[in-house]
Amino acid sequence: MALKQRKSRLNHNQSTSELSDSDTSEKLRVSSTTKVPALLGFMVALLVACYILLTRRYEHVQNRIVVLDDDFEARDASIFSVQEIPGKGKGVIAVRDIKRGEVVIRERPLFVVPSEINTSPTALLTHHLSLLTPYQYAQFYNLSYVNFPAILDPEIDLAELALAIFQTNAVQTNAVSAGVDSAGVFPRMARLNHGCSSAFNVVYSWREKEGLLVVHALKDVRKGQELLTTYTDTKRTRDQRRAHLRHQYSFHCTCDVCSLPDRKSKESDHRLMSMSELYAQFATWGAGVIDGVQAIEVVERIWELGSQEGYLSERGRLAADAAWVVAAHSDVASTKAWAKVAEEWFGYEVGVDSEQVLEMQMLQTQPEGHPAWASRKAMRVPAPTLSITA
Ligand SMILES: C[S@@+](CC[C@H](N)C(=O)[O-])C[C@H]1O[C@@H](n2cnc3c(N)ncnc32)[C@H](O)[C@@H]1O
Repeated sequence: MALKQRKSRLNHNQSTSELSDSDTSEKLRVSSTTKVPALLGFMVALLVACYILLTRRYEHVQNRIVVLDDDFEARDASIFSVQEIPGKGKGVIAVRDIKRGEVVIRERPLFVVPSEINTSPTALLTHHLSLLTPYQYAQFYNLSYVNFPAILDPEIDLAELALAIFQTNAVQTNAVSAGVDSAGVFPRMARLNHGCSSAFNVVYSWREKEGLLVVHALKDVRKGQELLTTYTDTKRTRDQRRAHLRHQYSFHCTCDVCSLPDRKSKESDHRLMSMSELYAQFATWGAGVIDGVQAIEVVERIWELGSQEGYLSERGRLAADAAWVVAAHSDVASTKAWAKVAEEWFGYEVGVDSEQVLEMQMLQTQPEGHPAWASRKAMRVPAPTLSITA
């Protein structure tokens, strides 16, 4: 368990300033009576210091002792444990029930690199690894990897091994504002295995301002269930998903959705493909191919298919995009209503303390403040129906 630094409870200045200058005997008396609690306090502080010393992890880095920031890690144990999962290597199992929207992991990257580079990837990784503490270095090299060239030896070819580990475990850390693609390695979240469509129950988001990756539960999770995230857009057929996962991550997906009997699997494929096509259709509102009313009808259909499939991800973004459309058509009531839906679903997926939730709250207060406000012909556009708000 991690302890926060506590202030010493001994306050010598205070005890002496309370003494009267004129009465030496009183001074001595008070001074002798404060000795016992002072000594006791000192011993308590000493014990606390010893406890901190013994329970926190330390490392010698360039002759300095560094306390590792393990507060986040200490919290992990109350939520999940990393275990061997047959056929998957390690994985993450809930040790208690987890509620939808709960934070599961908060984690800083070992390092972040731009997705497009001019130098050799192995040289770049070697450089970043050289900046890590020995503990972080070991965390990195303990991660699993696939697609390591068979002719090489992982004990010797450490730079190639680093590349394989990076490609197996890195996640996107794109700074939306900077418009630069980047990826980082997060050794705790890297133990999350993959599930498709309705099978994944946690989602991660990168917070550029905080330099933090946050993983939220997208659904209620029961104690003993495996926490699964998604490595790719799974709104495609089982064959397409499996081919991609085999190529990129070297495994044959047998998640709950991929294991459906053929007829059910085809129905699921059909829903996922339809969702994907509808997303593409929704995007055509931008070019004026469909109008605002049609765009909102498309959103409603995506939502309905998501409910049938159990695919609940991306709903905050979808409702926020719907709010964009209705704001562009200057519909105050609809803008507020879609922003409210977006606030709720962003809250589950990226957190109630996220920028996205704050934006949606502001939009409900002042719809006219939306950047797209009145950029299209004014018209009444449908607010979300009961199937979305219920
Ligand atoms: C980011 S790691 C996940 C944690 C990894 N299982 C471990 O032991 O550290 C990605 C690798 O885990 C394995 N994996 C992830 N999801 C899986 C799944 N659904 N079924 C089988 N293997 C999976 C694959 O080997 C994949 O390349």
